[in-house]
Amino acid sequence: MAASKEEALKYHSEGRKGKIEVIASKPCYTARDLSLAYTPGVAEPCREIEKNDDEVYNYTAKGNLVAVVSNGTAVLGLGDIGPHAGKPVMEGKGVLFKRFADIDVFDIELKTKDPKEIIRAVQLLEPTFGGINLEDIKAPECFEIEEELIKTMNIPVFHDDQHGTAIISCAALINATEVAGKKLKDLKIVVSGAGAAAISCCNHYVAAGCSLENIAMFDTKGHINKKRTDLNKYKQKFAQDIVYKDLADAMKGADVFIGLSKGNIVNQEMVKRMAKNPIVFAMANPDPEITYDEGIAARTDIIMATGRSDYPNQVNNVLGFPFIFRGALDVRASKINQEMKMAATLALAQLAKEKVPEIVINAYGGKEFSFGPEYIIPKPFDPRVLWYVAPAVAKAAMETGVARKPITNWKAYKEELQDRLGFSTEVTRVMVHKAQQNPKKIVYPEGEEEKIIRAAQSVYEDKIALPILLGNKKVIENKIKEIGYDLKHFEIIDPEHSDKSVIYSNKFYEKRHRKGITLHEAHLLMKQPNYFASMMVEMNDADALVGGLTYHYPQTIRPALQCIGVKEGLKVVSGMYIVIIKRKIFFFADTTVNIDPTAEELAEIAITTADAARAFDVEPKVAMLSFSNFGSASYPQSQKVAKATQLVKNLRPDIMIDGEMQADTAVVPEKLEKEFPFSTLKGTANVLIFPDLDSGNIAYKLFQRLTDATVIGPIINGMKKPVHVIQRGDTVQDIINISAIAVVDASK
Ligand SMILES: NC(=O)C1=CN([C@@H]2O[C@H](COP(=O)(O)OP(=O)(O)OC[C@H]3O[C@@H](n4cnc5c(N)ncnc54)[C@H](OP(=O)(O)O)[C@@H]3O)[C@@H](O)[C@H]2O)C=CC1
Ligand SMILES: CC(=O)C(=O)O
Ligand SMILES: [Mg+2]
Repeated sequence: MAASKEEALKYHSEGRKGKIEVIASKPCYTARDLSLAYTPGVAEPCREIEKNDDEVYNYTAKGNLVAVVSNGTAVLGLGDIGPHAGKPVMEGKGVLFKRFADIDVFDIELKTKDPKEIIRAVQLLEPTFGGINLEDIKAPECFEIEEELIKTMNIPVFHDDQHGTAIISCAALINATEVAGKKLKDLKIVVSGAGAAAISCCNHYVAAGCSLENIAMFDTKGHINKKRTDLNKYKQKFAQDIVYKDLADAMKGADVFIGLSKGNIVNQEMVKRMAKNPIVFAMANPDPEITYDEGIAARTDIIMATGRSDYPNQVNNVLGFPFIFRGALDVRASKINQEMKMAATLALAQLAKEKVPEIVINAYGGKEFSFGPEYIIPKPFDPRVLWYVAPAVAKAAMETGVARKPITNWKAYKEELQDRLGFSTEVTRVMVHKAQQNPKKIVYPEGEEEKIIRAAQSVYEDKIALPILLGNKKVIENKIKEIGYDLKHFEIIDPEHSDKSVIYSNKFYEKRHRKGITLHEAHLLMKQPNYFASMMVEMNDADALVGGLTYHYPQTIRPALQCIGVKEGLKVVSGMYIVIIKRKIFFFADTTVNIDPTAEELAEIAITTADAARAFDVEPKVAMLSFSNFGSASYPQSQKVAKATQLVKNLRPDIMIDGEMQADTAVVPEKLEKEFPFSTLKGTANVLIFPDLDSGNIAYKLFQRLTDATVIGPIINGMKKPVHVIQRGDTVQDIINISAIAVVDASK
């Protein structure tokens, strides 16, 4: 939803001013780091690059660094507000480059309106950057500037307002035309604006199949026609023989209105006079030529888009520049040519027709959408845009001979792109891949919950597991139908009326009759989905249980412990969190179950957590944490940790472990190496075992709340059969992730 003025100002001024900071990608904590980052070590890459210029891409950030360059002469639809006032927008573009495509940006605001000065300034920047994104420079100067830079520079130069807008709006136009049941070549198009965005969009529409002679373009002086003598060469191309009195006149019977000018210059009457199924793209920012609400109210058959994120169909270049540069940088393209732009257009248009995955629906408030008048273009938060558009651009660059570093393994490239959106996705992908190799039956006790149904659908679709939903059959079926899923994808069981209930309660009675349970109580308990689900797993009618969305933690774990119990040879189950920070993965335990474990229990927790890390393809390096370093403060608490460490060393010599040690000793290898060279733990620990629940629980929650770490869990280790607990507030994606983990656990 649109933010208030106060919120927007606070967002920009609060804390560190503005929206960006520069972060070092290599450590610089020790004297050794200093000698590598700076002199003398830094001289080595200098020498290599001096010998071979191309090595600059291997030893510096150039290959992933883009300059967003502006002089502030056409900032959004705010006009010529100058380089300072334009800086928030340029910083914003930097944020989007990073967020959507992991590209680093320096925003560069130039204090000049002279195209020659801009050209020279940008040319001189070539050694620093892998690409140049020109932004919010007004027409017609922007055309001359871009043309000259493309001609003289050896890295991609791309004026986003021209080509980004052209690519996105053309993709939307192709799809809107299909929805309207029309043909591109027949469209009568009226365009308000004859600047950077409008001229480039119209050129691109013509390249896609629209007819030049069907385009009526307007600037501040009115209709662009052959009678006018004030037109620059870019506008002249669109000069028509016919003369329209004004915009309203041209819009009579028009199929398409394209707004790339100024807010609030189109009224409902003008829209009412357009042809059947009119296409209206009012793209001026921040205020469109006509608001979405007004457009929709004027015509029921309208296909409407704006540049804004708070309405359906956001046609905004944010869907383009991050992904187009990603593809261009990854093949080290020397330019972004027409073929690459058209490839991006077609990839976007195609993506809008694909089924929208749960992860996207969830990011947009859980509302279903599919190809049609209200969804003609993918959403910016759809992660698939990255791996649809970037490879299409890279391929086109290779096919047209502008790629200097071709891609050979497209599958690996797609995975690399997916990883760019976060290491956490990489970790969960390992689990999903593993689960897909051997899908299992998962029972979800909270089968009436919409989030569970959505997660179950994804789990089924992605072949991770076969979902079983527990709950009232009618309620679940109605919800599934309401969402629009196929009932066949789900097995639904109502514990209140299941034939299995008697078998399960008898078995439960058998297990618990010496623990105070009567047969009658067992019957009653089996009507509860949590008990029923646990018995399903115990009796092998399901392979794993995933529950806890609406319960307190013990309400899920207690029935599981009573029905299934702890793994043979173990005394305790424990809770683990995966904490991913700065692309490093850590396993924290115990974070959720054992309040004050004994040394023996702590040893068990260390072993099960180390084994769980292996399931994620991570070789465990275990640190047994304490306030003491190897006997430096000998108290019962630290002695317990030292004893547990010794027990693990005896029981499992295959596990690299040491302790007791303080947390910084565990994660700063220089400290460990220098102060405790005898340690059997080498390098940075990745499995952190906390001495008690206080410390484990506090630590993960602080990471979750105070850092930008991704925290996944809890993951229950040590149960005889897989039971995994989700939490109130978990997203559909969280449930899918835990389901994949449960399947892998069931395959062990
Ligand atoms: N949704 C999106 O992704 C994008 C939207 N835009 C929007 O498009 C608009 C133009 O940007 P850009 O092309 O970069 O800027 P330019 O300054 O290059 O062009 C502005 C154009 O709009 C024309 N114009 C201004 N007011 C009117 C009016 N009342 N009636 C008709 N034409 C008018 C100008 O006419 P003249 O030539 O006579 O000066 C000029 O041709 C902005 O609102 C911007 O926010 C831009 C890029 C991307
Ligand atoms: C979106 C954009 O780049 C603009 O409105 O200028
Ligand atoms: Mg812009």
